[in-house]
Amino acid sequence: MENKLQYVKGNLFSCPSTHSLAHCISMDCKMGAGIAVTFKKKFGGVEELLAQQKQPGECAVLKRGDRFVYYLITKKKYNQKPTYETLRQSLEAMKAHCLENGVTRLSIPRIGCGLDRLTWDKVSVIIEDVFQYTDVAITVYSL
Ligand SMILES: NC(=O)c1ccc[n+]([C@H]2O[C@H](COP(=O)([O-])OP(=O)(O)OC[C@H]3O[C@@H](n4cnc5c(N)ncnc54)[C@H](O)[C@@H]3O)[C@@H](O)[C@H]2O)c1
Repeated sequence: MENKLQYVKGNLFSCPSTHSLAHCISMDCKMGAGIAVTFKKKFGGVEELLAQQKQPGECAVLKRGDRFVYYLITKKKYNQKPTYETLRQSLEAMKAHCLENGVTRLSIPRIGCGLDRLTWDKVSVIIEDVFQYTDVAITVYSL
């Protein structure tokens, strides 16, 4: 399989401003802990996200300048944990949006692998699988 993922050590928010971004949140869009706090501070839009009424396994999105900011909805409430299956479904939803909107550059943290306790070995395989045969180049930032 072609390797879709490139790795960079550093802050996700230092990525080029042309890259779209993605991270995981809960359906309630609380974003009270982890990297989600910085997304909330930088991009706002909580009302706009809630209005999209996305379920676990779907993906909410904001447009900010030339980039999209994706909110992978992987669970109902902030204090729950996601499953690999809902993460995969949310990634599929994001892929569909990327393809429809010509997104070819995406930067992400190690999604699901901090507070949400999934393991990167498994998550990275899912991302590569979902995005194989697409032109979306994905850069993974880790601190
Ligand atoms: N599990 C909870 O109890 C809880 C509660 C509230 C909020 N959250 C938040 O956490 C959930 C998402 O969990 P997650 O594991 O996907 O995310 P996360 O734990 O916030 O971060 C994922 C990974 O990114 C790393 N990271 C953090 N900041 C940066 C940065 N600036 N640049 C690069 N990497 C960074 C972090 O160390 C971790 O390995 C969402 O629900 C979100 O709202 C969790």
